[in-house]
Amino acid sequence: MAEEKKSFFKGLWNKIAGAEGAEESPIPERKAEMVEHPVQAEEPEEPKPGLFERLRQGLSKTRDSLVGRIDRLVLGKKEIDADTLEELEEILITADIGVQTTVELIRILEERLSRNELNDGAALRQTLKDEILKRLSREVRPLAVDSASPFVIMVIGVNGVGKTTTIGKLAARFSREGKKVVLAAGDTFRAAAAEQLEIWGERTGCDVVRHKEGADPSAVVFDGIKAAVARKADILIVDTAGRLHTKVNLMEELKKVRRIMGREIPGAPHETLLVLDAATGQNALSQAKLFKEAAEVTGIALTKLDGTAKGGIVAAICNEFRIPVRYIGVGEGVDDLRDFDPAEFVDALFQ
Ligand SMILES: Nc1nc2c(ncn2[C@@H]2O[C@H](COP(=O)(O)OP(=O)(O)OP(=O)(O)O)[C@@H](O)[C@H]2O)c(=O)[nH]1
Repeated sequence: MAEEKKSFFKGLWNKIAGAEGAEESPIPERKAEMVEHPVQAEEPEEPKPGLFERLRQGLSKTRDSLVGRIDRLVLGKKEIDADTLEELEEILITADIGVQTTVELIRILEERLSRNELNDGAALRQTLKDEILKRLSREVRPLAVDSASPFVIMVIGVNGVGKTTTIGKLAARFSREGKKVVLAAGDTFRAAAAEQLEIWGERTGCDVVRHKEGADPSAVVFDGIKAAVARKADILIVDTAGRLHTKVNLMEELKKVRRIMGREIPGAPHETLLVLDAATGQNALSQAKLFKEAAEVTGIALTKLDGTAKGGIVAAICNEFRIPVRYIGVGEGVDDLRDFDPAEFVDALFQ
C-alpha cells in the first residue's frame, strides 16, 4: 500500500515537474527589467448583477450536480431510510466532496437517523447543509496583508490552474484598495508567463519586475524584493513556475526562492498561496498534498469554480487539509476572485 502510494505520487510528480533527464540550462546573465505602469483611471462600470447572484450563477453547475440531485432524491420524502443514504453517498462522491468527507457526512446522517432525528427529506437537507458549512468553516482566515510591509505573497501551483490570472485579480483588488503593488515574474520557464503578467501590470497600474526567459527565478525574486522595498510597496506578489524542463526539482526551486525571500525580508514569504483548479476535481487534492509537503502552503486559491460540476472539492480541501481557502475564482473577470465566505458559499449552493 505504501509502495503503491509512493509510485502514485512519483507518477504525479513526474507529470507535474515535466520530463526528467533534460539538461539544466546555464543561468543566463542577470538582466533585470523594471516596467513601470502608471495607475489608470477606472472606466465607468456597467450595472452588474449583485455579488451574491454572480456567485450563484458561477456555481450553477455544482449546484445542479450536488444540491439539485440531493433535492430530487430527498425533497418530498416523508421518511428517510438506509437506501436513501446509500444513494446520497453516491451523489456526494460524484460531486467531488471526497471520500473522507463523504464518509464523515454519511456517518453523521446515519447516527441522526438511528436517533429518529431525520424525520423527512427537508430535515436531511438541512442537516447536510449545516454539516457541510461546519467543514468549510474549519480554517477561515482572510489574508492579513497589513501585517508586514512589503507583504510578500508567493504564488505556486502547476501550469494552467490560473496562477497568473489570480495574481492579476489580486493586484487589481489591492490596487483598488489603495495599496502599492509590485509583481515579480518568477516563472522564467514559460515564455508567455512574464508577458501575461506584464499585461496585468498595465491593466492594474502595478510595476512588474521581469528578466529574460530562462533566467534564474531567484534573481527575479531578489530584484523584485529590492524594487518593492525601494518603492515602499505594500505588497509584492511573486509568480513562480508550474513546470520545469531541467533536472532541478521544481520543489527544490520553490524552496530556493523561499530562502531568498526569507533572507532579504525576515518572515517572507508571508503567504504561500497555492492555486488549484476546481475543475480538476480529485487531482486538485493530489496537488494540494504534494505542494503542502514541499512548500509550506499557507493558503489556497481555488479557481474555475464556474463552469465545473466539481465544486464539491472545496469541502474536501477545507476538511482534509488544515489550510485556509482564501479565495475562490468564479469567472475570468477581474471581479471574479472572491474572498471565500463559507456561509455565503453554502447559501449560494443550497438556495
Ligand atoms: N472560468 C474561469 N477561468 C479562469 C479562472 N481563473 C483563471 N481562468 C482561466 O484559466 C486560464 C489559465 O489561466 P492562467 O492564469 O494563464 O494559468 P496559469 O496557472 O498562470 O498558467 P501558466 O501561466 O501556464 O502557468 C486562462 O484562460 C484564465 O482566464 C476562473 O476562476 N474561472
